[in-house]
Amino acid sequence: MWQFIDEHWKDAIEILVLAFLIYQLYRAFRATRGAQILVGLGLILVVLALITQIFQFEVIGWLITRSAAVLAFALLVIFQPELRNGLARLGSSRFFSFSSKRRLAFVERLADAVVLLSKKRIGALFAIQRDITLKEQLETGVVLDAQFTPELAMSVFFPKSPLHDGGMIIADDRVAGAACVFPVTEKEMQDRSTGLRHRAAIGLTERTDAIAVVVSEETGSISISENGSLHRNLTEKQFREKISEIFISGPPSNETETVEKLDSETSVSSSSDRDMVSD
Ligand SMILES: Nc1ncnc2c1ncn2[C@@H]1O[C@H](COP(=O)(O)OP(=O)(O)OP(=O)(O)O)[C@@H](O)[C@H]1O
Repeated sequence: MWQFIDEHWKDAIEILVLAFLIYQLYRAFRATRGAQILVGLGLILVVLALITQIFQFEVIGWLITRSAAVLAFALLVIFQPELRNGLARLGSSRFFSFSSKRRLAFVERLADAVVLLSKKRIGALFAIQRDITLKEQLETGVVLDAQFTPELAMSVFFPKSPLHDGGMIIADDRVAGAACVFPVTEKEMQDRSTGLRHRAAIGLTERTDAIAVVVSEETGSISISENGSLHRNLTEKQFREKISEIFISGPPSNETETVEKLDSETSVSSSSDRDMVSD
């Protein structure tokens, strides 16, 4: 017994390390299209390896060993979007780099725009760029490079406007473009009634670190998508708290304090901040 433990304790640690790595890999990719492919490939390999061991198939065994390099290359190609996003997240450090005063003003204007759109039941989709560039999505729409104001948002999303279809991209608190097409999530949605606008918001935040905000045309409801999950049907207060949390404070110790601070500071400084944005 002790001899067995003495001989195999290293194997046990190796198995634990491998299991941990495989589980982390699965967790990282489980929500993606690639996960199904990975599980499929893994299953085929395990079954083939077992059969080869049992029946001592030399050719299949040889093929499995030789195809390892090809398989590794294939995995790189299959997971290229996920790897690219992962590396971009690792490599970037800039997060909403402008001053907190300017951020505060932007958040206030965004909240005003979204609440106004919601009250008027005008459907809208915003993507707020963070570290990962949304250049690719911007190329599908119309470049604007304008100061973000509630009035501009209303004009763009007004149903008869030429730019109302698609999403607005906001980068560095300015409107980079509108009528942009975002990738739609491939996740099976529990709620089958989730339409394309909401799916596009989820799809974009699955692939990038952007924040997406959706106003439903049907119900006027406000939702925020972050990291591929959707916080639906937020009240005005919840929405203001959530975006303040994301762009200003991080998870606040006292949420109401943050929102009150946002309200008072912005009302005092809004005109000067708006000038700063157009600098
Ligand atoms: N891939 C996409 N990228 C950006 N915008 C999109 C995309 N697909 C659809 N949209 C926008 O969503 C609108 C259609 O929304 P749809 O009714 O399917 O979604 P919804 O989530 O049910 O929203 P709503 O509650 O507003 O109806 C389109 O007119 C278009 O403006």
